[in-house]
Amino acid sequence: MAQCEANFDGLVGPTHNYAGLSYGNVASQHNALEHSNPKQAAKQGLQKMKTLSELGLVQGVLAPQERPDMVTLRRLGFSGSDAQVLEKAYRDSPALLAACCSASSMWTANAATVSPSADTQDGRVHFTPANLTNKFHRSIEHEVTGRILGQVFADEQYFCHHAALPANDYFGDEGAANHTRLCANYDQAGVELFVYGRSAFDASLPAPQRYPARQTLEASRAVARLHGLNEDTAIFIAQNPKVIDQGVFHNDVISVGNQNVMFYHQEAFWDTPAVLHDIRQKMPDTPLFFIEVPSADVPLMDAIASYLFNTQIVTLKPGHMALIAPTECANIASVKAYLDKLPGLNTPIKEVHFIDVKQSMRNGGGPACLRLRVALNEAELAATNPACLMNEALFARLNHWVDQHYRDRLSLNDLRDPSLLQQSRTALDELTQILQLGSVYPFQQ
Ligand SMILES: N=C(N)NCCC[C@H](NC(=O)CCC(=O)O)C(=O)O
Repeated sequence: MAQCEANFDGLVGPTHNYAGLSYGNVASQHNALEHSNPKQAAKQGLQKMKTLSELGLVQGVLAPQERPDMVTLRRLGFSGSDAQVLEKAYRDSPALLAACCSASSMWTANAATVSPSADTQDGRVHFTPANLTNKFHRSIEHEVTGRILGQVFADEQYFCHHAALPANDYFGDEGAANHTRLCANYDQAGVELFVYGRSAFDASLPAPQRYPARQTLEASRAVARLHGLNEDTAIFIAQNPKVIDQGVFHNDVISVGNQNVMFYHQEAFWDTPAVLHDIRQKMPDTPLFFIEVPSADVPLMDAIASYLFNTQIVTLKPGHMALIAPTECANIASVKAYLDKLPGLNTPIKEVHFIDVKQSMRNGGGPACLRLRVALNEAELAATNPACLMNEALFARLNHWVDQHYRDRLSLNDLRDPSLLQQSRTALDELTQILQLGSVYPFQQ
């Protein structure tokens, strides 16, 4: 295999819960305070990874974060033993404790932006962890994320790791959820699409009124600079602010691309004709398929509720792609009707597969949120930490690990339980050995 696009999925952490932390993410708000099932969530994620690896794709695993985040709780002034810190935080501010317990790092589309070596000036794969400044519970992820990515892609000959952008709203960065790449083949130079929700400095550019735009143009431009992309390789696209105000908090909730295919909703972008023109100009030799789903076929609200565009488009063989959709897409009539006809539309998408990631969906995380794409050539894949690549043995081992350490029911009240902290640390300590990550967590340092 000379080239591939690997998907690195986030393993759901032992504290997976529904805390309603994400204003602007309708599912997160809607399911706030429901009981969660971390064991089932982790198993659904593992099953998804197994399904993709059985389709012949390279599938990787990214470890979750240490939660509760005791370092942050102490930084915010809670002191004493771990048990006292948890109890005081719970009494003072249950919402703050919940934020420090979120398993939100499972959505690795937000872990980082990745530019493959074919696009970058120095010929290395570049990674910038996303600062995720817009949501407090997510803004505390990037440091450990950077450490984990550094352990998975360690060889400096092939991989270059940057620090997250300055942690300020001006440079709000949500990583690959607002970035996609079109190319003829994964190891050939492509075009990287950076989709932003607003500009920090230019008030004349479109911006939503109701819900926050998490990604700024300035952040996107900074990442493109850091990665050594040039004007032929990067395009900056304004998201349609109206869709953000309806609950499209990341671009990957309304559009997705793979190789020469872009699949998007009619209302996704501020100026769609300009976007398509720009892409065509930059890729004159590639036959492109722009699959625009009209509102008349799938109303915006159905697209958001089903996560039709949070699907993964994966290449199974040259010119033959599959769409990996959440089962919710089969339950909404307009979306099901569209997906029934999609394979017959004469595009490279020839198959649709449904997968069950309901535990994640209830927090607004579909199949595409759960994965970070890393296009790799043969040498780069060979340099990737092999212990993090999914196969039957790792699948069995991780399932067993989940059975041993995860609870099957968690409420917000349980988050202050010191034994949950202990269970979580024991689990993660073992996981770093399974995935050969070294000591990436604060409790290990
Ligand atoms: N679209 C992509 N790529 N990712 C989805 C991220 C969902 C995540 N939800 C949450 O963080 C909810 C947590 C809670 O409410 O408990 C978020 O809003 O950042």
